[in-house]
Amino acid sequence: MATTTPSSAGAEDQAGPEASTDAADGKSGAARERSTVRTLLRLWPYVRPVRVRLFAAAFVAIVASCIGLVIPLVLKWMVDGPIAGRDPAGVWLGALYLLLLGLAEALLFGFRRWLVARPLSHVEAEMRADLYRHLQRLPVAFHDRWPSGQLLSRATTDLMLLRMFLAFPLTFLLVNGVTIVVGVVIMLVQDRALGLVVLVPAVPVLVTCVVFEKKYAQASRAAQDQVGDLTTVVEESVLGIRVIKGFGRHRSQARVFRELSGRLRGMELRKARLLATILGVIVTLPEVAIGAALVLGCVRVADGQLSAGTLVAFLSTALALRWPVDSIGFLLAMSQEAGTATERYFEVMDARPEPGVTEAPRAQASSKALGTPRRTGAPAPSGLRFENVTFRYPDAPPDSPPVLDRVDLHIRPGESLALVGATGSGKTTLTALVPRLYDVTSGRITLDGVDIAGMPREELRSKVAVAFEDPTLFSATVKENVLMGAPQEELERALGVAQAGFVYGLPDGVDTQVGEQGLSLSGGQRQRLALARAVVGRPDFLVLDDPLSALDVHTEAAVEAALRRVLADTTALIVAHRPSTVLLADRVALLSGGRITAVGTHHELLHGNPEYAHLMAADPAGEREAQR
Ligand SMILES: Nc1ncnc2c1ncn2[C@@H]1O[C@H](COP(=O)(O)OP(=O)(O)OP(=O)(O)O)[C@@H](O)[C@H]1O
Repeated sequence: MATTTPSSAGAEDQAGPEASTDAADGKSGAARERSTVRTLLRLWPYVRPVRVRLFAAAFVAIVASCIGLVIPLVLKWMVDGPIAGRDPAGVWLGALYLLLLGLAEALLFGFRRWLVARPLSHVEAEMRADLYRHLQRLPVAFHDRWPSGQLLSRATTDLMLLRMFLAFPLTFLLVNGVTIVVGVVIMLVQDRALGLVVLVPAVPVLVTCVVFEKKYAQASRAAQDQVGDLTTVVEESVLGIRVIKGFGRHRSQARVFRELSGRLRGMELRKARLLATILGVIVTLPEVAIGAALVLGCVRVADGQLSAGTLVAFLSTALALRWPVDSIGFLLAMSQEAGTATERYFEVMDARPEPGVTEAPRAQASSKALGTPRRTGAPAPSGLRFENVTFRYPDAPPDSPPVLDRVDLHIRPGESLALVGATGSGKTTLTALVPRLYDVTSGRITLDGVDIAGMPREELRSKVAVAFEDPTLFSATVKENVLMGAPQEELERALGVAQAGFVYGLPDGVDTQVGEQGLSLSGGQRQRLALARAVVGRPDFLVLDDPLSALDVHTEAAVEAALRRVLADTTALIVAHRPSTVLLADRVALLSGGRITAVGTHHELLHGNPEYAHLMAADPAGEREAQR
């Protein structure tokens, strides 16, 4: 299956279990070269609808923060005025001013929080819905390549980081920036010399921030990718719990998990060390500068060059700026993580969806070119045709031999054709091309004369129904699993064809919830539900990948009898391993070495084609059949 994965796509020094070499990796490399700001700007389309509230919230926060800076000025007035003049009424008035200012500041910060809470959860929900929609439209080849944990972590952890960024660092980087500038101006106005002393650490702090940004970006990318890898391991361990327990592999599985979580822990520690370094610089240098300003200020007050009130105001302003300065480290770290989350989110969103859903105009043009108008009058039925079809998996090396090599095959309208071939000969691959789970590398496939490449996917998938070899069921009721959008009236007939009467004996009948992946049902039961799902929509074309492999001989005979009636007026392609399944079909095609090497009836091939006879003889029933 998946051969290369984008696991730990951006982790340079801490590659995941399968170091990535694919396109997504290259993409993340390019994305990393972009600045965090440019990456974050890609969020604008999502933020746009809530921009008014967001800007209003930022404005409110700036006002609140600047109110905080007025408090030192009131203190100066109190110290130099009522306190120096021993005027208790003035002191009380000053205290009242301070109380009102503090109250206004608190109320405004509360108002800001109220302004952003609802819109930001809306942004997160929109982004998550878009991601989910996009994932549904991405080709199967994309899902072959991407581990599910990487996608899950993008839909959960990364989006949560983005919401937190929009709620907090985005506003506060701006608010704190403005507060620092206003505060510095106030300090310079109070006393230029003291102001310059406090400003001295600005240069080393800025340089540290720039260095920190680069290093932290790499570490946060690696950590977030490792979370994705870890999620994949947890998910696989839960889904594969039967295999793990059955083979007693829990120790080795736990070892893999420990190794990965150890790596993640190492990366988180690296992030913590980087953060501690920047905090050390950001907190220590300004504190030393404030200390120096305090000493210098006291000397100047003693010399009579500065009033005590001015020194109090100056130091209160400097202390009021401590949080805006100290928090820069955290805010930058959170912004960096949000930048990485945005990058990871858009790596998926930038992947090209399947053409067809969104490219209806091209589809129409193409069907016109074929001279087979789709909507005005049905095309003459000519069945399912493979014309010179060559296929190589998208992630296969370009010089590798194709899985299917110039396949020509015609299934006439209403005919059933069994596809037989050795394991790994490409039968499943051939069936996957009909509903366009993969696109042909060259050649074309037509349904009633219309090239499926030019057919809108919705139309294609309403004509073609598939029952896969692996009968996946969703965590939903039996009814929902079978219908999947088809009319309710068809349910009973479909369950009848698939001989799935057992569902009526389940605790809630067709409304019984089947567990994740239908694990509460047996393999044969799941296979019958998957078959019912395939026939429920009365498709014109039916593709069945070994649909009866998990059934006992009696159930198989009953399903075959019912299927025969369905197949009588459907064009069907049936992958078959056993003579009993082959006998459902009118003709058989043998797939060998990527080509169709023989087509005929079961009996013709059994007697005229040694490879076919060998494949069928491997089965005792086939052997009997061959001897007859
Ligand atoms: N997603 C994929 N990416 C790359 N190669 C793949 C992929 N799926 C299958 N293959 C390869 O394509 C070849 C044909 O596989 P396919 O599943 O079509 O065989 P099959 O005839 O259906 O086998 P079986 O009878 O065992 O089901 C195999 O060599 C397989 O390794």
